Amino acid sequence: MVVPTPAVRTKKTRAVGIPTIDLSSLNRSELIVKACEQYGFFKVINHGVPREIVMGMEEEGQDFFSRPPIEKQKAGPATPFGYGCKNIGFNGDSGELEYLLLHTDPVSIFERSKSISRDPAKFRKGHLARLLSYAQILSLNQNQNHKMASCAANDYIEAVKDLACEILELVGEGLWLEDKTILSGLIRDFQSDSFFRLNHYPQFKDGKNNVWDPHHKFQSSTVGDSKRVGFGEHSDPQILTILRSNDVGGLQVCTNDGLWMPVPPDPSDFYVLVGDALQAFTNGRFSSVRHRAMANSAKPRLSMMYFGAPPVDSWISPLPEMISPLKPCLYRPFTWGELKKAAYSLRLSDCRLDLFKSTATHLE
Ligand SMILES: C=C1C[C@]23C[C@@]1(O)CC[C@H]2[C@@]12CC[C@H](O)[C@@](C)(C(=O)O1)[C@H]2[C@@H]3C(=O)O
Ligand SMILES: O=C(O)CCC(=O)C(=O)O
Ligand SMILES: [Fe+2]
Repeated sequence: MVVPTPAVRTKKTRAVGIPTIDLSSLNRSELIVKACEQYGFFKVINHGVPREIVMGMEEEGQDFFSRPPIEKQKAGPATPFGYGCKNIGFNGDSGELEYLLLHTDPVSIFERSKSISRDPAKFRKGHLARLLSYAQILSLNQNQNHKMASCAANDYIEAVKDLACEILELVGEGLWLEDKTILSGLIRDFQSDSFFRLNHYPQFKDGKNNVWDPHHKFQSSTVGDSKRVGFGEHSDPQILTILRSNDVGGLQVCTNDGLWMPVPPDPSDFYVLVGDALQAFTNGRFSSVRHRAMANSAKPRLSMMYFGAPPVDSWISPLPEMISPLKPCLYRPFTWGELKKAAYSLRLSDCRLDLFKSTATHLE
């Protein structure tokens, strides 16, 4: 069942409901495919992710960002992983935010938690993690390693990874793929190159320490008059993004007709975004959604994103079921490593997937 959310209307936006998919409904796979085709974006309800896991992660995030800059900087700079403030990527993009960008590999989370959390064991939480030393963890085999390195961040990552996999399997079903687990298998892979990100958009105050004045004009990080861009327009390069925020708005997605649609915040549910890799796998039947986050709120926004990606060396090319004489193959085969390299060598708003079009001149 698609549950329509109330329509929203602001200047330069269109009144449309965000597609909302009840994951317990019978026709969910068809609805997911439809939402991916129409918007590349939807909300999921009845997702089964326990509230305690989400709140545990939110508390850790809030605790980290409430610390003095000098302490937060110990977890930085973001090159690309770690703590970053205002600078996004390596090519001059910036926004009105601070963030933590992490690789989801449990050993990497273990290492990072030492500089992120006042109580690394709590950040890592999990039962075994509190009992074993790092040396013991490294001496465990892959399976044991995965189990023990469970933590606030790991618990959250595991839960949203499962959600992403469930959604990708429903996509497989809805697209009538021969192997319904082909996409989920890539992000379940032990070597998956998935990322986890916490973004913190501080409460907006002007120079006089007043909350945001909508009539004030800004010199930088603005869109039109007096709109502060927290995180500029882009698509996510990965397969699928699972986004959750606190109760503060700011996220906007771009509709097919180029209008920005504000996304109402919903702390109990998740938003799902189609990424560039999924656009390529579906031969353009799904389009990665362009989105941005505005930072105009009188309250700080905290968002958490899981970016599900394949292993670096795994190949991305349109799935055979997506190609026909009427729908010729749009992209040449490339690895996730190549797409990631292209993303990091370009600006945030660039359409990096264009480099991999069958007709594009190959870059050496
Ligand atoms: C400007 C950039 C930041 C980014 C890498 C890039 O060169 C272009 C893509 C950006 C993005 C957007 C989605 C995710 O937030 C992210 C982690 C990713 O994989 O691609 C960021 C990159 C980043 O912030 O490092
Ligand atoms: O913080 C948000 O709401 C969106 C951020 C985002 O799109 C990203 O980090 O890729
Ligand atoms: Fe994004």
